[in-house]
Amino acid sequence: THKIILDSDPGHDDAVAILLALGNPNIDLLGVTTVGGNQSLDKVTYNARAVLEKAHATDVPVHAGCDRPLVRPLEVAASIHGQSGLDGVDLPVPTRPLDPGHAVDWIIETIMDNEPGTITLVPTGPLTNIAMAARKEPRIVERVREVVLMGGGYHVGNWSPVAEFNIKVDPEAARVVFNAPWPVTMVGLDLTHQALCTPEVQERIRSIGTDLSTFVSGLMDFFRKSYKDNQDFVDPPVHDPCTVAYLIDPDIVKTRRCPVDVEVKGELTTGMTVADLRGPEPSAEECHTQVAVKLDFDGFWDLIVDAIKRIG
Ligand SMILES: Nc1ccc([C@@H]2N[C@H](CO)[C@@H](O)[C@H]2O)cc1
Ligand SMILES: [Ca+2]
Repeated sequence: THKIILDSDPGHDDAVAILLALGNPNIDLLGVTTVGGNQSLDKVTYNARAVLEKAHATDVPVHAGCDRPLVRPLEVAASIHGQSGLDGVDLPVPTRPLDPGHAVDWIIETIMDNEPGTITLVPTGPLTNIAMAARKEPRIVERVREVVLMGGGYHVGNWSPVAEFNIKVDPEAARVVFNAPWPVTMVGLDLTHQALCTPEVQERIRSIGTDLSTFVSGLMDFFRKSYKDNQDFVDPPVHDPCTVAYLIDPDIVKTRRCPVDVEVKGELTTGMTVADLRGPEPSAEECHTQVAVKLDFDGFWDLIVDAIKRIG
């Protein structure tokens, strides 16, 4: 079992990542932390609490984190996720109060209170909280089992021609995270653009026939329209749960080990994750970063459908 902290900015696909983590028996979701990204911190925090409520997971703590990037102003993705950050569905009112204390402190405390090498960080939003945690308590870097993040892309961008939203919103934080000496798996757009919610997939989900499956299908309806209108995609790519799927079954996400760094100065390239794919693949001893390349599409959606069924 993987004990994970999901640092997120729900967000339609963040919501699916939360459900996959809740519904799969190989994942122990210790808590959800939130960061300003797809929408403001208050909105994404409310959304995280509402999604957990929807899944009857009121035993899972939610801690709010940084409301803006380290240096730059916050840029939200209202065009994709709407004004609430989770438009298109009716959300239950959360019954569990927001947990007190800052997400960065809770992340540090949780890692330091657990055995070394047992906690996996799964960031699916801008990396502000993760960078802050590594700076406030550098010892977490050697203690964390792995960082599996949704962000970046070695040949694809979505918030600029070459940069992905999570990285571009806070490139300074991303530079800190990619350069700290912990194992990093970058699940970028090259991979997540394969995780398309086709009409067939959406019908598989909807026909589970539960209140939750109807909710997820509603999320996909809105996401589909946003992606069609804004990015001319026929089907929406469901980015964030690809991180959790990799942890559940590494065969579902093929990776390639390579150096990765983040552009923070380029006039045209700020926020770009620059992967050095030249030459032979280095070993894990030589290189602490790897990028996700190929998705097992059927295996991925089987996990999502199974998780939704298990939650009930
Ligand atoms: N166009 C667009 C912008 C931001 C996101 C969010 N950022 C990441 C993909 O860029 C995901 O974590 C998702 O929540 C998705 C689509
Ligand atoms: Ca996200």
